[in-house]
Amino acid sequence: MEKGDGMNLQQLIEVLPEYKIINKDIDSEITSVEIDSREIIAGSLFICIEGYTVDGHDYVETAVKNGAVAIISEKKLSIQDVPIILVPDTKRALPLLANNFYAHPSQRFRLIGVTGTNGKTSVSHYINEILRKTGQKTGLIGTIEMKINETSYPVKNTTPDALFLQKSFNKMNDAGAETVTMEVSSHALDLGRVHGSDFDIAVFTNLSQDHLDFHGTMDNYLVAKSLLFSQLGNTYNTNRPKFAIINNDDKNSDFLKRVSAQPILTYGIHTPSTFQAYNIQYGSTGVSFDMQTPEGNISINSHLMGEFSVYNMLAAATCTYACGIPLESIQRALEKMDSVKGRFQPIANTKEIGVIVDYAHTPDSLKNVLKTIKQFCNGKIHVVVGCGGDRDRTKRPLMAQAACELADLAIFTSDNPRSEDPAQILNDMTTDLAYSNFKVIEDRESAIRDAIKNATANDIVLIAGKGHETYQILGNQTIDFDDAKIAAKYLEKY
Ligand SMILES: CC(=O)N[C@H]1[C@@H](OP(=O)(O)OP(=O)(O)OC[C@H]2O[C@@H](n3ccc(=O)[nH]c3=O)[C@H](O)[C@@H]2O)O[C@H](CO)[C@@H](O)[C@@H]1O[C@H](C)C(=O)N[C@@H](C)C(=O)N[C@H](CCC(=O)O)C(=O)O
Ligand SMILES: Nc1ncnc2c1ncn2[C@@H]1O[C@H](COP(=O)(O)OP(=O)(O)OP(=O)(O)O)[C@@H](O)[C@H]1O
Ligand SMILES: N[C@H](CCC[C@H](N)C(=O)O)C(=O)O
Ligand SMILES: [Mg+2]
Repeated sequence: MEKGDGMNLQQLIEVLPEYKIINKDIDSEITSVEIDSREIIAGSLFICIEGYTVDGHDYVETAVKNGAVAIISEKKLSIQDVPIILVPDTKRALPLLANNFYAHPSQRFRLIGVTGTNGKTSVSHYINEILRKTGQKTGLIGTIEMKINETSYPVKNTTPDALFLQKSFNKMNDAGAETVTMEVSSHALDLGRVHGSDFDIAVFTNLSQDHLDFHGTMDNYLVAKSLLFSQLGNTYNTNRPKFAIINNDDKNSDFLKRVSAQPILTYGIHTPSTFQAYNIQYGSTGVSFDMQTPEGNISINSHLMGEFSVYNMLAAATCTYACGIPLESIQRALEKMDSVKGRFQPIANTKEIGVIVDYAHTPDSLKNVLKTIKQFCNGKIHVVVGCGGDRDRTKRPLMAQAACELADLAIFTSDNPRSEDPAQILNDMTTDLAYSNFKVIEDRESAIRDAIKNATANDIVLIAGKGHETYQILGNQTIDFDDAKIAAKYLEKY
């Protein structure tokens, strides 16, 4: 059988450091490894995962009914028809088993991981785009999509669980991928979703407040991010060169350098770095700058906007240089680079106003985007923004403050309220706000309509927080919602 098509159970579980077999002998052939009872096929191995919502151990009977021939469990189970392999921790067993089943797919291509609070999606798309333009076969995994060469696949998470990840790597192998670039979220690092993935290059964008609901403190958040660097090159001893690529202007850069045992390349604007930008000119249609590199200087004339885009281009240039791409190819690709969907995305219209859809959903990214707009806006700045429910509550007042400080008028509205009361989220944003240049319109479509209706010539309307998302999560309901389409609708109307 081909890798990923099947494996003997005994051989499959050999990678587990500790297990106990209950019920029967384990001489069966495993056709697939699954963590979801609904995905089971005849011959599957079902791994029970205790989740945040439900416990996979409760689905063992369904799994067996659906064809599972063996179970990996961390709890005693009453079922007797199939072998049960009892392990201390199924979440730690999962990446080991998935890796073994798919024959360690990430050893067969260069794997690049991009982490940081903001810019992961942008930087990983730029890296992938530069590599594609040199003719490489590539894979890409992140917030918007998974891509194998030019084919796009939907994703649920920025960084998927270990099973989906290894399965995807296997598919990328089959498509001949030479380099795979992926976003690595702090959740994924903390939860071990990337255990067993053989990273060759780790890229750090920046660290600012987000996800304190999950990590508790900024120190914990930094430690989670740093795992990508401490694990870099430790998984398997492949011969590919390893690099840690670090933003020298971020105050956590020294810590990340200490954490990494691999060679380091740096980038920055304000601090001497391996790749450094200077002579930066910010225009209303793009940014241009000179980039100092170990092999001389290159000039970049880009239609991407703002200082944050300079950082993202520096990160992508440093990373692709580490992959051996010639500087001229990097320069050519950066000059042609379009913005990623929902990242500083202009909405074309015949009015004299500018409308921009952006994914800023942290205090820092909102500040950066508004500062960028301020550099070229000759009229008033209107911002429509909300905060996600079931996410870091402490970022809410900070986002509201950034909006009022840097825009002329802020309209606070709903993002994805999820299980929370939208009015309460808006309350968290505005209760202690020491500004009056804002209004609250809970319904997002009405908020966008209001902003566009009231904008006059030379004004800019920034619609922030949801970027590429084509849905809105209200309670248990997910409705169609696309900021770009709604904006276009009202630009047509008014
Ligand atoms: C909080 C969190 O991380 N949740 C993730 C988790 O879901 P969960 O723990 O609720 O899973 P669950 O529904 O309880 O299911 C437990 C187990 O039972 C199984 N099950 C369930 C039902 C059934 O009928 N049969 C069955 O076997 C499930 O397949 C699973 O194995 O496991 C799921 C599968 O891997 C993830 O999709 C899900 O991410 C959710 C969607 C999520 O929103 N996560 C966010 C917090 C997140 O991880 N975000 C980061 C990006 C952050 C950033 O911007 O940097 C990310 O990487 O996406
Ligand atoms: N280098 C950067 N520094 C600060 N802000 C940035 C940077 N790059 C992008 N941004 C802002 O952050 C938003 C999100 O960018 P992007 O999607 O690239 O980040 P991300 O890290 O992938 O986010 P997520 O954690 O949600 O996946 C952009 O829309 C922009 O407003
Ligand atoms: N990856 C981020 C995305 C936030 C996007 C924003 N629209 C929201 O829903 O809060 C998160 O899960 O926190
Ligand atoms: Mg992302």
